[in-house]
Amino acid sequence: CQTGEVAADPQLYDQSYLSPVTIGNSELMLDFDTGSADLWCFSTESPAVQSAGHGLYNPSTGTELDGAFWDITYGDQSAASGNVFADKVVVGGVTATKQAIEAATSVSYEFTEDVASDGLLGLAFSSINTILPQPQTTFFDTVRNTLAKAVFTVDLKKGAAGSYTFGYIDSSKYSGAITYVPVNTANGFWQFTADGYSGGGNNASTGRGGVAIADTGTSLLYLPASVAKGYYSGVQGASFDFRQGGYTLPCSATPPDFNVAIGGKTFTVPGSYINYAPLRAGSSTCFGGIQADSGIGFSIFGDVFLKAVYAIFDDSGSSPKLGFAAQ
Ligand SMILES: O=C(NNC1=NCCC1)c1ccc(Br)cc1
Repeated sequence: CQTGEVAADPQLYDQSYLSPVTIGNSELMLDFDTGSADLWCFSTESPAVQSAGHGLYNPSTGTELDGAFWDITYGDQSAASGNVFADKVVVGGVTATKQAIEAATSVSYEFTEDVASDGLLGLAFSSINTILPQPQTTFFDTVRNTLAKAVFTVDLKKGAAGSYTFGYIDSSKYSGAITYVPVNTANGFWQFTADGYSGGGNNASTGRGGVAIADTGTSLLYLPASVAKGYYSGVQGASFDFRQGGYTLPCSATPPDFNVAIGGKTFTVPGSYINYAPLRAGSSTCFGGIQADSGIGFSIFGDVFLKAVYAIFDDSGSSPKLGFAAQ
């Protein structure tokens, strides 16, 4: 029965978190993403102009999955594509002897520019894996029957290293009880329903919750437009800046805490997490950590929320469930 733990190292402004993964005989830094289901990495097959500065997977240690290819586009419109190999993957001591490795032969500029990241490790449901003609399993699905318990946990932190665990829940990582809610897997995401929100200008709690996904691959917290608008109405100097594509606020502001009710329990995102980052280095205007989820279809509980809680992604029962506890 395998269990393991791996660090989640924050990148600048906690834009993403990277974890070491051994693939074949190279160690790469991957962005663990509960919002997608492909494990891909830069490889010796990637064009040098795209892979410069990145760690590379050398498929010579693997077995090519003949005729298989993949092509993914993320919510932020970043994209990657390539071909497929089977190889050994080790994450925090948990070993998948034959994991589908998606070697990139083309990536969009967002990935080329992010030289700290060598690829992504998807932790959504394998139903949305993009490999054709036959989708393959995520790392978690590949190893889940060998885990002590079919769960993984997410403990992200603001500006500090957090961790992912596989196969067990670490009681030292949270306080109080874990609140579990059911997951709807129809869209392939860890999708749940939030009961309601309060804090900021909408302290008169907007009782209406809504459908949301838990997504470690998204940096911010995307909420119904009315909730985001209400929150910032209580923040001096905050406004919706259509040129920046979202709410901005003075970097000198300490916004109010924001509360989310899930499963009848309230979880608080400290206001400081919502003064996210300067628009550009040295700017005194910052981008808000809460933004409107307009046009997406549901809310996205990205890193701004996840770094305020301990999250349990549990597929050990008859149907998947999400657990949240105070950190
Ligand atoms: O792509 C998504 N999450 N992961 C990543 N984003 C950027 C790189 C990785 C994503 C998933 C579902 C929804 Br709804 C919106 C966004």
